[in-house]
Amino acid sequence: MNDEVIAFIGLGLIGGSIARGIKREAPDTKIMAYMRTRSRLDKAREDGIVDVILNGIGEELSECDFIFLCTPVEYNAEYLGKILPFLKPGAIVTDVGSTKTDIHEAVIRLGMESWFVGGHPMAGSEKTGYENSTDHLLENAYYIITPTAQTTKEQTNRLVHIAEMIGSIPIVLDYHEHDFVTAAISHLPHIVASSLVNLVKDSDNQQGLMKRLAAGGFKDITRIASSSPEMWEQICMTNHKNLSLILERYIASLNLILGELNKKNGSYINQLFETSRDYRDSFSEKATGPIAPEYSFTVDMADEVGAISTLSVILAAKGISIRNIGINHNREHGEGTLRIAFYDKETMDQAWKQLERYHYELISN
Ligand SMILES: NC(=O)c1ccc[n+]([C@@H]2O[C@H](COP(=O)([O-])OP(=O)(O)OC[C@H]3O[C@@H](n4cnc5c(N)ncnc54)[C@H](O)[C@@H]3O)[C@@H](O)[C@H]2O)c1
Ligand SMILES: O=C(O)C(=O)C[C@]1(C(=O)O)C=C[C@@H](O)C=C1
Repeated sequence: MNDEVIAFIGLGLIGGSIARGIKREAPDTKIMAYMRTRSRLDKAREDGIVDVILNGIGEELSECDFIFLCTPVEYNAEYLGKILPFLKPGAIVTDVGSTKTDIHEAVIRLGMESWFVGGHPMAGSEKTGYENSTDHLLENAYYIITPTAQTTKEQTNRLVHIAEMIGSIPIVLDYHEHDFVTAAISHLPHIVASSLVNLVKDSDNQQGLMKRLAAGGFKDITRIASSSPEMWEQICMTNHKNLSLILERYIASLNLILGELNKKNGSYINQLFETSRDYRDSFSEKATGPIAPEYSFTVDMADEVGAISTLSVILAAKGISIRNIGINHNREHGEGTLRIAFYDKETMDQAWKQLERYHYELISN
């Protein structure tokens, strides 16, 4: 891996995080990158993540063993034809796009099935850009791999290897199935979050009372409404059939709830919450990123300046090293939560005892 050459077309949140993960594990990998914003590429080179800045699509790509397309999904599909003339024999073209059928169809149209292995890491954030990328964003998250009809086992394994190297959990899926599943668990939730935020915007009074009083419940369910409009327009447009189907089902379920609410059917509403609670509680938190949970716990703490550094100092004073620390955006347990991971159980137990002494509220994962 160390002597491989990898190019990134788009080096934002996801491309940047993959590049960082690769550099951490295989520092001698030569990384080339191209994207719209040149200043961020300069920063990535300063950080030692990018070795070669590309000014466009050209000859330099013929050195590459892997090309990662990491721009919004429609642009990724457009880049296929542009990079094709420069591919060296044996090179693999992959992408990280949130929809897969559209790019797979472009791959088929261009006769690129023997070059392409689709990819989609199931982690991310509402934040965009290289400046928000980290080497652990995709750790412990599923990395969906969608081979073409001509992808060889060896090609799939090469992408599996990279996914594992950056700490993700690879899973191979058919690309049609991928798009149906993600319509329900990712694309519809983004529509719901944004439409809910807009509903509040349009229903609020002149003083913005709703905006002012919105608390954990509203903020938890709408964090993703702050995501990139450009990216999400392209995701919705390239998965519109699945999304439309699942949105219709969702509207029907809302209409059913509305009907039962108007009938004052309390037991129906009770059942609604009971069913959802039981199902939601059964979800595994084991593969949600951003940090490995095996030896980790969550700390419920006030969202105050310096809170993380105080906690780090308390642990450092006992010689406890932290493997990883990440803000938990779900905020299910209060104002702000932190997930802290350790290298082994013993260190985790020590940290738990130490933080208990300082009266932190701790939640096991
Ligand atoms: N954000 C997430 O949560 C998430 C998670 C998994 C996969 N994805 C997928 O990853 C891809 C990138 O998303 P991101 O979150 O990293 O977005 P981002 O905005 O952080 O990064 C996009 C990058 O592409 C570059 N770019 C955009 N248009 C370009 C163009 N026409 N030519 C060259 N460069 C261009 C931007 O400069 C930036 O570097 C998308 O396809 C998205 O569907 C996103
Ligand atoms: O955590 C978030 O902000 C995300 O939206 C990440 C998320 C999702 O879970 O829907 C978004 C798009 C991706 O394709 C994969 C993951």
